Amino acid sequence: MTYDPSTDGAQMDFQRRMSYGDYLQIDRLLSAQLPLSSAHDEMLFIVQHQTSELWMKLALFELDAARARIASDNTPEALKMLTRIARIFEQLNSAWDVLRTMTPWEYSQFRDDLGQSSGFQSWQYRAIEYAVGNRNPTMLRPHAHRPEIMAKLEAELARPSLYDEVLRRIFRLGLPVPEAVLSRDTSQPWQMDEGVLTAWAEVYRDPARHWEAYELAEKLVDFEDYFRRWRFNHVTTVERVIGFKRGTGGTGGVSYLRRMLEVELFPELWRVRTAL
Ligand code: HEM
Ligand SMILES: N[C@@H](CC(=O)c1ccccc1NC=O)C(=O)O
Repeated sequence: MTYDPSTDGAQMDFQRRMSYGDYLQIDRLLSAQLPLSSAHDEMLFIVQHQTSELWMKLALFELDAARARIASDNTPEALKMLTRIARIFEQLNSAWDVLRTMTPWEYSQFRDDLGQSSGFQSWQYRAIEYAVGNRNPTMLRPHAHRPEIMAKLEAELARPSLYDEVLRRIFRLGLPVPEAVLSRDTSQPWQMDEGVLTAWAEVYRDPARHWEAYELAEKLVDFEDYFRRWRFNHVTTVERVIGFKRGTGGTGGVSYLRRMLEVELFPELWRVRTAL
C-alpha cells in the first residue's frame, strides 16, 4: 500500500484555504520565464538571472535595514543583517557553477536574441553598488526611460552609503573621524581618506577597546571579500563564454569587467592591514 500522509494529518483540501502557491505567488513567478529562441540553454540563462535578481532584492532589503540600524545605534542587529548579506553573496557566487555548464557554442545559439540588453542595466545591481558606496551617477543613464526606477536610484544616492553610516557611528563611539568626512556630500563617490585610516588604525591596534567598531569593520571587509569574488566569477565566466567580444551592453566586455575588479568599497579597511 502506498503511504497516504493525510492519515497523519496532512491537509489535502485547498478549495477554501490559502495554499503554498497562493502565499508565494508561484503562478506569477513561474509564468515569467519566456525564452526568445528555441535554444536549450536559454532557460538556464533566464532562471540564473531571475534568481540572482531575487537574491539581490533580499540583499538590498537587508542593506537598507542594516544601514538604518547603524544610524540608530543598534549595531548588534545590523551585524546580523550584514552577515546575511555576505551569505547571499556566497549564494550568488555558487550559482556561477551552474551557469558555467553553458559552453560558448550553446550561448551563441541565443546571444543575438538578447539584443542590446545586458546585466549592465540591472537597476538592483546598481542600487547595491550605490548603497555600499560605489556611487557613479553616470550609471543612472540606462534607466532614464524608466522614471520610477530613476527615482529609486536617485533616492539611493540621496541617502548616506553604508560606509558613511559606519563612519558616523564610529565617530559617535569616540573615534577621530575627520569633520570633513562627516559633513561631506554623500551622493559623491567615496575618496580614500588618511584621517579615516588613522581612526581605523586605532581600532585595529586595540580591538578589545573598540569592539563594536572592530566588528563593524570586519563585517564590511567580509562583505567586500564576497563581492570581489562575485566580480571575479563574473569576469571569468564571461571570458570563458564570449572571450574578448564586446558586450551586448556596448562595453569592451572583459576589459570593462576587469576594470571593475579595481573598485574598492572600503579602501581604508584594506590599507589598515599594512599600517599595523
Ligand atoms: C554567460 C553569461 C554572462 C555573460 C557572457 C555576461 C557578460 C557581461 C558583459 C560583457 C558585461 C559588460 C557590459 C556589457 O557590455 O554587456 C556584463 C555586465 C554585467 N553583468 Fe553579465 N554576463 C553574464 C552573466 C551574468 C549574470 C548571471 C549576472 C547576474 C545577475 C550578470 C550581471 C551583470 C551585471 C550586474 C553587469 C554590470 C557590471 C558592472 O557594471 O560592474 N551577468 N556582463
Ligand atoms: N552582456 C552579455 C549578455 C548578458 O550576459 C545578458 C544579457 C541580457 C540580460 C542579462 C545578461 N547578463 C549579464 O550581463 C553579452 O555580451 O553576451
